[in-house]
Amino acid sequence: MNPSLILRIPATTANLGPGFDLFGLALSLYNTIGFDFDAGADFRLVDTEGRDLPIAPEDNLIRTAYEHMYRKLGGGKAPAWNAVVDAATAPGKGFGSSAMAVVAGVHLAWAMLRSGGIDSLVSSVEEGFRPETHSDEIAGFLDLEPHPDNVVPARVGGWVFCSDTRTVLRHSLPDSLGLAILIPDYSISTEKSRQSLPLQISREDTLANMRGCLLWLEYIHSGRIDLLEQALASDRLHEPYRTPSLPGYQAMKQAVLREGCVGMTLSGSGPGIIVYFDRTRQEQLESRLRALALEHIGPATIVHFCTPDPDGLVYLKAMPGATAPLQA
Ligand SMILES: Nc1ncnc2c1ncn2[C@@H]1O[C@H](COP(=O)(O)OP(=O)(O)OP(=O)(O)O)[C@@H](O)[C@H]1O
Ligand SMILES: N[C@@H](CCO)C(=O)O
Repeated sequence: MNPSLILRIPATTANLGPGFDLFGLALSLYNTIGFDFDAGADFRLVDTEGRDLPIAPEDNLIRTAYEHMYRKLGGGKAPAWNAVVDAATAPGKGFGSSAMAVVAGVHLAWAMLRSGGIDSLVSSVEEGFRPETHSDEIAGFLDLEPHPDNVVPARVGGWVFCSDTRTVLRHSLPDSLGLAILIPDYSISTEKSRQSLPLQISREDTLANMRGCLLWLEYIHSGRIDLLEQALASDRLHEPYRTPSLPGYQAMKQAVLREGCVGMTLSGSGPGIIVYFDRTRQEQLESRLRALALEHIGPATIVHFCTPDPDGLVYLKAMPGATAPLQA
């Protein structure tokens, strides 16, 4: 495959404790998607070795998002492509693989129609180009993934609270924050996981999450780590329902807190996990967190240290060297 248009989109972590369906963070862990519009293309998805991805054609969310946006913008029948995907993680791990697919498909359709076709789009973009985000793109994302906490950070980078298609609060996190992600060797479908959540919650639980959200924001502005610590421990909307069935989650959380980390949250709908700590301690924590993850979450768990991604969607001129997806 010889892709003419290449997008780099960060993996994301959503919820961040109390910000269920509201907050998300882009991570320095990247998906790269190269589109090839050659004659005969039929929306095939392959990895960097040319092997078909284990995604059924009806689950090809890049295509669904692309055709949806093309139609929505009045473009008629969308030209077919094949895509090579260098995925950050396997789907269903909680690091925004569906958001990546939605952002790639919606943005591609939007940008092609804005530019007057794929050829003019390709000739107009430079390596590293970061296109401005428009509210109609965000509306397109939300048509397919009704909560913005993965899709919007994947598109714009950074820590994001998207209130509606025109209101996106985007912040950088204090440099002192260290992050580690843990990827268990099994997957969870977000759709199924959401079915376990109650539709109504008490006033007490609502207040706990509201407090947590405000503490998160104040941490971002002040850098006070004690506020982040309280925020990360405050969720009552989703983690209490999702985590009891996850092997080793509670034991891992206790162990992480005993090591002096700031907190640990479920990443999106899981089973991925994110650990927050003081970055000056990273070297000291690396082997310890790996050992704890293997002991509590499972021997095949991947542990990856990362930072917030500040860029969101970026155009590349060549596929970077292939990297194996982080999957156990
Ligand atoms: N490379 C891809 N190409 C096309 N569709 C994809 C791709 N990766 C993921 N998807 C779609 O996303 C679905 C997985 O979405 P799901 O929300 O369950 O997992 P996730 O996005 O990894 O988790 P979370 O939303 O908690 O971060 C897949 O079933 C598939 O439909
Ligand atoms: N906020 C979403 C993120 C996963 O897409 C959830 O927790 O279900």
